[in-house]
Order: sequence, then structure tokens, then C-alpha cells
Amino acid sequence: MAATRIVTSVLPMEETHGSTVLETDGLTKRFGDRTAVARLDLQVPARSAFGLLGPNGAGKTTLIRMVLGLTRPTSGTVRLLGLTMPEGRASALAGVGAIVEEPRFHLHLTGRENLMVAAAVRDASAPGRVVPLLERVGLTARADDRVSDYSLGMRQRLGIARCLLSDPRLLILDEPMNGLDPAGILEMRHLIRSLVDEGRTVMVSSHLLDEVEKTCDTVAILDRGRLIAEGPVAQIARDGGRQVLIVCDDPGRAVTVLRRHVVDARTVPGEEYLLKVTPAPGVTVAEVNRSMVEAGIAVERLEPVRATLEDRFLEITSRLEAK
Ligand SMILES: Nc1ncnc2c1ncn2[C@@H]1O[C@H](COP(=O)(O)OP(=O)(O)OP(=O)(O)O)[C@@H](O)[C@H]1O
Repeated sequence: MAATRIVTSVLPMEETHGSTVLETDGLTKRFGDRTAVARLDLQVPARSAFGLLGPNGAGKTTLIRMVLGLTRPTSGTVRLLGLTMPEGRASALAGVGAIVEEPRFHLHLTGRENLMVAAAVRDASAPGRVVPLLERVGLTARADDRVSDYSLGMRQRLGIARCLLSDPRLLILDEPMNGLDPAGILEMRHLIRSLVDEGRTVMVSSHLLDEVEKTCDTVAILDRGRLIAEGPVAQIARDGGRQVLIVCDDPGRAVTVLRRHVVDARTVPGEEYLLKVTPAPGVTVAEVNRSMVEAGIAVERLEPVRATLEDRFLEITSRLEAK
């Protein structure tokens, strides 16, 4: 994908490192007696990629819809680009580009025509940005094909080009990697990182842990409407504690033997002899080894590993299940 920058950027530069573009305070949304979002206090740092992570039904889309003023919170507040919602909605949204669910286009028109139609209702300089934006999202070669012939990944990128017509400081993308093939995911990741590199903030909702870990700087993990962890990706993964990968002849029995020595133990799907454990505080790897050997389990290998965001996520959500 071309790395061309938008030629006529009018990106306001008031955001500095350390400032935030979105803050929610006690944000809550209830549908009848179902709480979709519960007392959410969120801070999205400026000039970063922020991942909103959570399984289906966690409340990600509801949160985004409240942030954009598409649905009214039951209680709590939203400050978007420094402006209180809903009073400041019109001014705030002028600085925000969003794709909630799949982007919609005139399918019988080409990518270029779709952008020209969208540019016509924006500021006078917007039509001049269409060509560089098509280049920017890697669609120059397909610009004159009908959108009905575009893949989902191409439509997602065209959607981002349309958002960029108004040169937003904040982009909010709901599940932008959904349904994309590995090449499409990689292109999307590069596009998001390049938007951050030029000073924008990109908030991405996703249930794809691995992608959030690779793409985002900061992450908020939502589960059943509640914020269960928030912070830099590396820190959240690290907070998961030490993990040890064990290769032995009977991982199933090892889980039982190690019950009192670990806070988490899970077998690895498709790996007959593999087990991943998080030792309890104060328990050494040597003790884990001794317990298994004393129980007659043949231990072939014990290896400390770096926890991933996925490990951390599974650990947090399974702990919640157990409650
Ligand atoms: N308009 C609505 N009326 C009733 N319940 C709703 C409505 N919108 C969302 N919900 C419920 O709120 C909860 C959160 O849904 P939401 O769509 O925000 O989750 P999500 O994290 O975006 O999940 P997904 O990835 O599946 O879209 C779910 O239990 C959902 O059924």
C-alpha cells in the first residue's frame, strides 16, 4: 500500500502527548433490565491507536454509539475532543470520522465517484483530496471499478478514505478487521499505524486479541459492559504474571497435581503434550517441576514464556466466569 500522505492536511495540532481525545465518566447504558455498558470511566490518549477489546456482546458498539451521540446514555458523561456531549456534539463530530458496522456506499458507482459524492458536501477543498486519498488507502488501481466489485477489505479502506476527507483528529472504527483475509488485516494494520504516525488518534473495536496486540498502543478490555483492564498493551500482557510452558506425558493429570501451585493452568488445543500454567505468587518453577515429578509425571521441558494479551484476556475472563 502506498505511504502517500494527505497533501492538504489541516489537522489541528493542539493535542500533545499526554492529552486525551475522549473521556467517559460513569458512562452507563441500560436496555430494559439489561446493562450493555456499566459505569465506564475511559480515557483515550491522543495520537495513539486505542483498542476496545471484548467478546461479542461486551458493549463495544453501544459505547461507540454513545460516544458519537447516536444513542443516549442512561447516565454518565462523555467528553469528545474536549467538548461535553451532547451540547458540543456538532463541533466535536466535525473532528471525528467513524465507521460503525460496515461502511455503506453507492454500489453502482466507482470508488472515485463515491468519494467525489461525499466530498461535494464537505468543504471546498475536499474534492482535491480524493486522488491523494485513493492513493493513500491503496485503491488507485481500482478507483474506477464499481464498489459492487470491491472486496470487504477494499470497502473498509474506501470507508477510511471517506472519513479522511474531513481530515479528522479522531477515527473510530468498529471491528475494521472483521471478515478480512490475512493480507487485508495486514493492510488495515499498516493503514491504522500510518494514521497514528501523522498525529491522529484511532480507536478500534475488535474481538481479535492478536490484532489489537499488534496494532494498538493502549487497550481497554470490556466484558459484559464492564471495564476489566485498561492500559498500555505491553503492561496489560505483563500484568498476567509469569507463565510457564510445560511439555509432559500427561497434561490433564498435571492440571490436577498442580492445583495448589498455580493460579491458572490450561492445556493448548491441538497440542497433546503441552500445558501453560501461571504459578501462584511465591511458587518457583522448580517447585512446579518437583510436584509433577513426585506425582510420576514425565516432564520433558519447562520453559518460562512471555504472557500475551490473549493469555491475560483469557485469565481475566475465566476468573470472572468462576465467580
Ligand atoms: N438496541 C438494543 N436493544 C436491546 N439490547 C441491546 C441493544 N443494543 C445492544 N444491546 C445489548 O447490549 C449488549 C452489548 O451489545 P453491543 O452490540 O454493544 O456489544 P459488542 O461488544 O459490540 O458485541 P458485538 O461484537 O457482538 O457487536 C448485548 O447484550 C446486546 O444484546
